[in-house]
Amino acid sequence: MLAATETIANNAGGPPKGVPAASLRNASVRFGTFTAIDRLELELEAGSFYTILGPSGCGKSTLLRLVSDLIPAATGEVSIFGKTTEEARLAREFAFVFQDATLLPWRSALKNVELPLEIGRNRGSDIPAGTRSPRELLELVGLKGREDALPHEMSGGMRQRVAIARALVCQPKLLLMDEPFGALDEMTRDRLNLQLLDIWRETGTTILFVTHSISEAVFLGQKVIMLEANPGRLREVVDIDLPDERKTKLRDTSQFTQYCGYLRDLLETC
Ligand SMILES: Nc1ncnc2c1ncn2[C@@H]1O[C@H](COP(=O)(O)OP(=O)(O)OP(=O)(O)O)[C@@H](O)[C@H]1O
Repeated sequence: MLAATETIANNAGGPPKGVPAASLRNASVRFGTFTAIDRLELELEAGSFYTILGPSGCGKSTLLRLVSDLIPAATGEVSIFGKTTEEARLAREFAFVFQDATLLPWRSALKNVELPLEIGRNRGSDIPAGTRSPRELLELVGLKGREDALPHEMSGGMRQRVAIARALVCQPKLLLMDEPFGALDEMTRDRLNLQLLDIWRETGTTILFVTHSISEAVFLGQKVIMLEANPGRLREVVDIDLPDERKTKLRDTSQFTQYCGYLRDLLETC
């Protein structure tokens, strides 16, 4: 294993250091008598990029659902920036991006990105508009000039970029991503990986990203969270000590391949 050394420095301008983005203490999730997640201890540093790997059914999606207040903890505590998951949800501290972009088919790219703001206004909740407008967010994800395109006029990768822009519109401090590029071809996925890293650096948001791809986990993550199955438990958090500025060529380096090899071996024992 490569020396797991210091964590790569956090972004300047990101959320304040000190308060963890997410803290799970002895957190378990049960579905009836089945334990999906067992006594998880995890602390996510604000501003960092975490990827999650683990065998099918080990609880990766369940972990995101737990953090995002979609399911309750059976034991223990979960806090997001010092708040309960419910408080954090109401304060829009986090946003979710799924494998399927789930855009409204009759609304343009811009109108889809504007949707969370509209819903907030209709409910009378006081959502601070982000420092970036929906138009600027579409530019950030590389879709300037495609504001009026309808979902069926866009490629899968473009639709997923709209979904990311929509997730960023309320300025979440934590972005939860459940295999967002899993359905895309390899070249598109690699390109979106680079774009996502740019977005992460620019926004300073904390990212928790589920993937089945070892190389994607290494390319994106400052730390890889490895879960094991039956029951879902934390196996290891692996520091990825690679240059902060990640370029496509990084995938060809021996350091990158060694991390992939280490994680592949670890995964086989999970
Ligand atoms: N609503 C539910 N009711 C009962 N069991 C559930 C429910 N949701 C998830 N599970 C179970 O919890 C376990 C973890 O599921 P989860 O979807 O989190 O795994 P995962 O690691 O994301 O899987 P994959 O990699 O295949 O997407 C699985 O055994 C699954 O069958």
